[in-house]
Amino acid sequence: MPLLHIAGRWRAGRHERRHTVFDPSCGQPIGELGLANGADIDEALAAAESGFAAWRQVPAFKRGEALLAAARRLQQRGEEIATLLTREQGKPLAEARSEIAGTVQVIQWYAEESRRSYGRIIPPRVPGSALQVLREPVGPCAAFSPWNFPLMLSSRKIAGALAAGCSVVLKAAEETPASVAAMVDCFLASGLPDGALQLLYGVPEEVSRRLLGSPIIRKLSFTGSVPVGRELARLAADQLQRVTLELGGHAPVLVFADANLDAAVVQLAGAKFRNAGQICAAPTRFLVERSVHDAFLERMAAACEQLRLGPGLAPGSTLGPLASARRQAAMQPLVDDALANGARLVVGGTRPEGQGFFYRPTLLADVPTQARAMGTEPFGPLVLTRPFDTEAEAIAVANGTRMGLAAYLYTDSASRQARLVPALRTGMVAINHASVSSPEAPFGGVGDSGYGSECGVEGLDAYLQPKFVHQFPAFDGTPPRISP
Ligand SMILES: NC(=O)c1ccc[n+]([C@@H]2O[C@H](COP(=O)([O-])OP(=O)(O)OC[C@H]3O[C@@H](n4cnc5c(N)ncnc54)[C@H](O)[C@@H]3O)[C@@H](O)[C@H]2O)c1
Ligand SMILES: O=S(=O)(O)c1ccc(CO)cc1
Repeated sequence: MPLLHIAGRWRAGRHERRHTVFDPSCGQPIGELGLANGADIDEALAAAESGFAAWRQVPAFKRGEALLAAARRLQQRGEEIATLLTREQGKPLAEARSEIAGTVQVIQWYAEESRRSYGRIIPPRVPGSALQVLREPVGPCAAFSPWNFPLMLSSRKIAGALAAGCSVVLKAAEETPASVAAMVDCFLASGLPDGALQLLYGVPEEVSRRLLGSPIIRKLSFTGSVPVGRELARLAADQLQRVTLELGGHAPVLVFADANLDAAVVQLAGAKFRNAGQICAAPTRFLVERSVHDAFLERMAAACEQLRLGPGLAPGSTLGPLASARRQAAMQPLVDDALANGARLVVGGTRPEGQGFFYRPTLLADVPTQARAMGTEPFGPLVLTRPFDTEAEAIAVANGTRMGLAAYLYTDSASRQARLVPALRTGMVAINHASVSSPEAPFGGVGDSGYGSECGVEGLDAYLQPKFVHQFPAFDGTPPRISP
């Protein structure tokens, strides 16, 4: 199946270069992807312009219905698409199913919220006049999504833009093309006009330069690495495109002695090893009150030992491979550097023999703050722990990176919860719980984690532009007095 969708038609890209797609569980090629060339990208831009003109005219209620139909289709095709996702991304099949279930909920939420994107009426200063605020779609959007949660993260952008009445050109990750194409097909089959949604794969820097260099694009949404985010923000500045950037994190976890340690470790191990640790909001720096640090290590080591490393499609695998040889190769230097800096290896620390991009679940204790892994997002199955003695010390370490996406706090003390939430420099905080993602709530960070939010009303607002209308029913010749 050709995997680009441009101007209402599926077709192959015409670039002279092609991209090889790998199965991460064996490291073998599973397909060749035709990439978009300059002319393909220009066609996508022109189609997005005409698609926007058509889609913005569709009433919000109808747009919501189309999105709900897309969500139903995705649900119906769940098993087929989950298998595609596991084959090209590597995650265990159960996790692929759960990504689809979460994606369906995101689309449903945007579909429902699109019906509630009301404007407002402001009481006027001049009797007889009206102050209205309308909310209009910002225009054609360029969206760039990564390979770790290709469906979930693409859906946040597609559904947000479409719900608001915008058209979208999505450049999804070349590493995971088939699952996203199948999801895009679910949207297209649900009554979108031609041009409302395009899907491109290409040479990433060529696609971003061409899309963001065009005055047609009015909004950029990107999820991925910090350096690429910075580069895209620079490109967007030239055309003054609005920007949402979700650039990952390095989440601190603060575990206090008064927390339920057993429950905390079960939740945190689940969150850490989900998708082999390749999640921007994954708990990463585990700061544990000294009196319970050893007990925490013992429980976390047991949780690591219970994981079954294996191909995502093999029954019983609970930890799949990393998504690429590049990600696998990034693990050992981080582990070796932590050990060279004085960290203690408790579990794992190596890749297994054999094919595939696997890395063992790894638990490193007493990791000094100067270790590279404590500042660079590991994006892999590494648990890094350190004991702390005081709340102030825990906060200082937690806030010690330039990233600020999520933080996790385990304590039963209400007064400590109240003190620590404002002290943590992150866009999201979970308390006695290991998830910060919900379709109804804004997902986003501060500092090098980027800016703007996806999901929640904030996620829809990102695709809407307020228009103020100051209306006098008739002009009677008297200049209105607005100022007091
Ligand atoms: N926030 C997230 O969810 C998320 C997702 C994936 C990766 N990351 C971060 O990125 C790091 C590196 O990942 P990687 O090894 O895949 O690195 P990478 O930066 O080489 O590639 C990441 C993705 O970005 C895209 N990309 C690269 N250059 C681009 C450009 N100029 N324009 C548009 N898209 C571009 C690629 O297509 C690829 O899918 C990870 O360690 C992690 O920190 C974050
Ligand atoms: O599946 S989710 O938990 O919603 C999720 C949110 C964000 C990211 C970014 O890496 C991945 C998964």
